[in-house]
Amino acid sequence: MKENNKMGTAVVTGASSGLGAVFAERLAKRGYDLKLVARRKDRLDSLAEKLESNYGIKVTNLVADLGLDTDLEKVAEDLRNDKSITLLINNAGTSTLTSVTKTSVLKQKEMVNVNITALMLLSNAILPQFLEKNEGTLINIASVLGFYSLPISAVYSGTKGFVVQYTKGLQEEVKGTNIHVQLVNPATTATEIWEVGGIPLSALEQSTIMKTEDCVDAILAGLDKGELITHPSVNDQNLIDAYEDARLKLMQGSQTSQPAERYTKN
Ligand SMILES: NC(=O)C1=CN([C@@H]2O[C@H](COP(=O)(O)OP(=O)(O)OC[C@H]3O[C@@H](n4cnc5c(N)ncnc54)[C@H](OP(=O)(O)O)[C@@H]3O)[C@@H](O)[C@H]2O)C=CC1
Ligand SMILES: CC(=O)[C@H](N)C(=O)O
Repeated sequence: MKENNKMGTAVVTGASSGLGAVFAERLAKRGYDLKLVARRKDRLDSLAEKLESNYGIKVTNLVADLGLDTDLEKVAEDLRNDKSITLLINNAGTSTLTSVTKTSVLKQKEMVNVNITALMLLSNAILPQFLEKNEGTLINIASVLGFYSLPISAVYSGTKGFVVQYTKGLQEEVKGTNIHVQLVNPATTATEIWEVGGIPLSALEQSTIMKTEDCVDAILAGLDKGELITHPSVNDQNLIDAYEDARLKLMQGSQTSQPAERYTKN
């Protein structure tokens, strides 16, 4: 095991499956020590054992339910006290894909707690030390459903919409520092979240499903390019630029102090 790892420690939430487990593997390969967060201890333990033995790095597991205030605070406290952290990937997420009236309040709150509150409070926990050191990387995993809603995704899309705007806000806050904040909007990827959400992957249009490894590698390639916003599956960069441009123009167009003419003229 390496002493004083130069890469520092990467924290990956939701590392027990899907994108998080692949992030953990790719970051171990890059030489980071790891802190892995999720509820399923057995999965984290076997991943940690494999990564320590394959890559000679140190892995610490934080078994926690990020939907519970007490567990979330324990993880946040751990992050606040660990000055070796150089990278945090807020990846943990959950989804229930049904209409709002058919989604229990418990499930709706779980989505808000894990997808919004945990991501926000763990960002809160890490940013002060990044600012103090004037370095660090924060990656927030949103979704294409952060800018699009389906009849079955009102709550999930709402939570991911938060991640999009919150992360853009953080990017504005850290402008001029050496802190990098990357917003990621994956589209359909072959992970367990679809089963969790009530839609098996087999029910989806197969040509739209990205391999988990491909998605993670694209995200890390985006990171290496210094991207602020990464859309792993969008081939046409013009679409991304046009969307960002329209968003800014709409904002500028709203700063008029006057009701729009269509509301004042008969
Ligand atoms: N797959 C896709 O099509 C897309 C996924 N995303 C986003 O990617 C991220 C990763 O999801 P993905 O890999 O796809 O799905 P997975 O279901 O495979 O992974 C989700 C991870 O989040 C963890 N998690 C869920 N709930 C909690 C909780 N209460 N406390 C702690 N950890 C929790 C799970 O661990 P455990 O159950 O052990 O706690 C698991 O490790 C999510 O934010 C998701 O919204 C975005 C767009 C598309
Ligand atoms: C709908 C989902 O659950 C998926 N994770 C997505 O963000 O597309």
